[in-house]
Amino acid sequence: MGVTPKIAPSMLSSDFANLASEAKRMLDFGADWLHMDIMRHEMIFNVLTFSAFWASFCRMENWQELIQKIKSKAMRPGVALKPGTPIEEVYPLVYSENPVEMVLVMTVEPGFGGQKFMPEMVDKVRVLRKKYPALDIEVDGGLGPSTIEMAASAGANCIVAGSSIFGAAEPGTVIFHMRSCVLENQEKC
Ligand SMILES: O=C(CO)[C@H](O)[C@H](O)COP(=O)(O)O
Repeated sequence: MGVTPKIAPSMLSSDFANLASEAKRMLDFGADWLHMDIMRHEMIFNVLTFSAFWASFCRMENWQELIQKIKSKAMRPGVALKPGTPIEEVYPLVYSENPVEMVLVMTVEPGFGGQKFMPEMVDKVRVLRKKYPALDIEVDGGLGPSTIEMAASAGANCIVAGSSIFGAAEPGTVIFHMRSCVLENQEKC
């Protein structure tokens, strides 16, 4: 039994003028979370509405204090790794007195949707899953029917996808396929 699959459509690919109805549409299609990026300079906040999950990455010395603050608001802290950031940098945040509860491995450079999935990033996912079997591990960028297998077989359980879901004729089918792929790969382990 693995960690629960969470499929999170990235609202970056939605119609911003109709955000509320787009969000409802995705939940009706079976989305577990809604993924929203707020990117600003050195700070990235991923706000996953309806799951009370707030993942944040912040280059600051007092990250333990930040984690504590997020938890005190009944939210779950996570950390996002840009492609150039070595995986080792996240260990102190996962293995600490006050750990983050999710690691997001960016599989594209943060910035915009529709980029090509970086297959070399799955090594980070594989290493993390081996080290932390119960950790929520998320991937974001270029995920769709042709790349989900690579991420899921490496151990990702939380999947952010924008263009492949919002651009699909049947978004519900894409969401269902992604969840099934995560579950099937967990059963193989
Ligand atoms: O974080 C992001 C960009 O910074 C997006 O969430 C991500 O790229 C998803 O879009 P797509 O599935 O189209 O690649």
